Amino acid sequence: MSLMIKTEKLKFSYDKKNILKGIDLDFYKGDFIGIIGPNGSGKSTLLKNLSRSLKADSGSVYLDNKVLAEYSSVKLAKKLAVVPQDSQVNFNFNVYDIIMMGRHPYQKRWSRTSNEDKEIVREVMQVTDTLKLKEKNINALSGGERQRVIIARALAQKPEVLLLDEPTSSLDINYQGEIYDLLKYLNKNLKLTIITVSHDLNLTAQYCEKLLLIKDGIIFASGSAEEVLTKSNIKEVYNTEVLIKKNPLSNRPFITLIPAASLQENKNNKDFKIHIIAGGGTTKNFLSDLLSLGYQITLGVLNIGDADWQLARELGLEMAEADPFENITEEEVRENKEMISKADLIILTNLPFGNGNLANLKVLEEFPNKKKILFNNIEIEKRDYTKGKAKFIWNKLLETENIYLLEKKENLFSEIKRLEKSEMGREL
Ligand SMILES: Nc1ncnc2c1ncn2[C@@H]1O[C@H](COP(=O)(O)OP(=O)(O)OP(=O)(O)O)[C@@H](O)[C@H]1O
Repeated sequence: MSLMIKTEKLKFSYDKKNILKGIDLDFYKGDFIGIIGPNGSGKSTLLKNLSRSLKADSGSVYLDNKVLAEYSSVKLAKKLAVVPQDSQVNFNFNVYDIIMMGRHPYQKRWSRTSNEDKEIVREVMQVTDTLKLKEKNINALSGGERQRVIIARALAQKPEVLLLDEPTSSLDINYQGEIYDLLKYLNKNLKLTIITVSHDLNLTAQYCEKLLLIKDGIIFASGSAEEVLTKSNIKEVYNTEVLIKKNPLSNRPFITLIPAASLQENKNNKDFKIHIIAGGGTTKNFLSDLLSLGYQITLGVLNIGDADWQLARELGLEMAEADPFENITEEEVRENKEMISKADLIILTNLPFGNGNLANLKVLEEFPNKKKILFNNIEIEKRDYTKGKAKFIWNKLLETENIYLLEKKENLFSEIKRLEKSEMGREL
């Protein structure tokens, strides 16, 4: 692959404030790059240095192996087009005229538009699905339509590189996907090199082939979405905790913000401790919400690698662990009991029981005085793989005190709140 844009020790400052502090990057022909980073980290400034709308203090920028400064304006416009952040058009032009402006670098002064210009404008209107808007006034378009027109104008320059600064920032989710689908099409089919600045980590992860994470004017990380969007990179650059899962459609990382209230260090806002006995992903619908409500949560015994174990680990929760696919050992049961003894409430999800994890059910018999919520929306018979042993223990448990059967998962939070109130009331 050959280089399209290269920078060496690129530095830039506004007045005396250093913004870009020595950027070395290589973008190759056909790349689809997403530049990400927090507010003020220097993304737009970098993009403007790459498009020559700002001039670096020191260092170099090369475009297709030639120093950027050596391009004439016309040659540069034929090579590289920009979709700026604020694509407002102040005049009352119609869509066709706006897109035709992209042909300026190819037109001699005072010359009429050529047939080639018209043909190219028609082509780019087709690709960007703006033909039907041809006669419309640019200011009468929706945000998504206007953005397609601005992209069409950039494409009419017949560039090899397209630079876009937050192309979807003011668009709703439907238009966001539409614009990125268009960029993907242009990248794959027209072999356009695309460099886009975005705040949307998930959109960028899903569409861009490479990411560049900027922090304080330096490249903090670069590479594939998996390489760049790690929990620790995000923690360090954005100072925030996230959950990272795989997007099942794209197989790329998908990031969910963990609300500050749910972070381990903020969790002491409630004194109420809950111990959860789970497995097989039975906590996925409620665990992070419960955490964000401020409860102190422990779990056990979970097999390492189990879906609930993974989630609990990502959330930084304390838990009793067993080896993957192994039976729970006595030592692990003891650890589990220690946690339970500190808890104000036990939740038993609707996990299936086999001989390997039956100890997770049995342990409840030892805590008759603790309140227990038992998920009951899947009958015990349907998740008993112990030839009836689990059902036997379950039925015995139901005869004891302090059991609260949960028939509908939606009622979990109100049930917890109710029990919390009565428990706290008792302590007062
Ligand atoms: N014209 C300007 N004059 C002075 N300072 C500026 C100018 N433009 C940007 N800055 C400052 O330079 C820094 C980097 O800005 P830049 O717009 O490149 O960041 P960004 O990563 O694109 O931010 P955002 O995500 O908020 O758009 C910021 O501190 C900003 O305030």
